[in-house]
Amino acid sequence: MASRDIRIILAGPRGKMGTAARDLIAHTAHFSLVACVDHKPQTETHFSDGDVPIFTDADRCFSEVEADVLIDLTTPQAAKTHLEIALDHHVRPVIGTTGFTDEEIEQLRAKAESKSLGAMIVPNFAIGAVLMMKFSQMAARYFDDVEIIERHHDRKLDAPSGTALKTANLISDVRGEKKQGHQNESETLEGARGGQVEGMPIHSVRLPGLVAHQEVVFGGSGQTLTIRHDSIDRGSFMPGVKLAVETVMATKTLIYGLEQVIE
Ligand SMILES: NC(=O)C1=CN([C@@H]2O[C@H](COP(=O)(O)OP(=O)(O)OC[C@H]3O[C@@H](n4cnc5c(N)ncnc54)[C@H](OP(=O)(O)O)[C@@H]3O)[C@@H](O)[C@H]2O)C=CC1
Ligand SMILES: O=C(O)C1=N[C@H](C(=O)O)C[C@H](O)C1
Repeated sequence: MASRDIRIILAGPRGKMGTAARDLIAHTAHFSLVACVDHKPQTETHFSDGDVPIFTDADRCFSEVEADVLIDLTTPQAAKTHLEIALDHHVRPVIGTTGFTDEEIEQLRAKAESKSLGAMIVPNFAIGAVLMMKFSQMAARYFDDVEIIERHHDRKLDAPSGTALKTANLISDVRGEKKQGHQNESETLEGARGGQVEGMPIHSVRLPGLVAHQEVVFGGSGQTLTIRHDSIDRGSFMPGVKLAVETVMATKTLIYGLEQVIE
């Protein structure tokens, strides 16, 4: 291994994103996969990526293997554990797994900063999705009324998506809280108006056939504006994973979202 290589531990290597990330690492000259964390022991012989140890015990993995970066693409619960263990072992986490609360992100920021370690939580690695979020924040300066409709495959565990929450978060930074719709509106069917972030409804659709899609719909007097992004293939996320790994090596704080990095 050349000394310039970034040594990576990958958690969730068998998953849809984990499979694409293994391919990315294998095809990136300065990345080296040094170990995987997978909670299912019977999978240990499944990979053909070379001589990479696969650990079911994350603690043991980080104790035994020298690494620079953790890429986590698992489940919300597993990712929270892996992130803590990585920071304890001075390994910089790049977390693509979604399902973190704002409070959890702030706790992790404090922990990363106390160790002067870079960390990234990236709700969406697709550059187009990052632009969709940035454009939405820009549009929110001119339109107060907005609803977010996110659509994903039906294997997704968390709702709403991390992208929808991050989008709402970016919009509320410029818009503040606002109750939308009729002041006397009521739901005759619970959930019909979606979940609310600062008065902004988020609607989650789950269907087979979908990958990852989002529309941010703004309404104003006599007009609407729709900003839409579609990931139709998980390859869309990989340039952002690469950028996040490179970025986390050069920072000493937690960065939440690739929009902080892309100008
Ligand atoms: N930031 C971004 O741009 C993107 C983020 N995501 C997020 O990434 C995460 C993974 O998505 P996706 O690949 O579609 O999901 P998958 O279900 O395809 O993959 C998750 C993998 O993690 C494994 N896993 C579960 N628990 C553990 C554990 N404790 N340790 C190690 N591995 C574990 C699962 O194994 P098993 O199935 O056997 O339980 C599975 O192989 C989700 O949170 C999703 O929202 C997805 C796409 C883009
Ligand atoms: O689970 C997924 O597939 C995706 N999850 C992320 C999210 O929750 O926003 C990113 C992307 O939308 C795909």
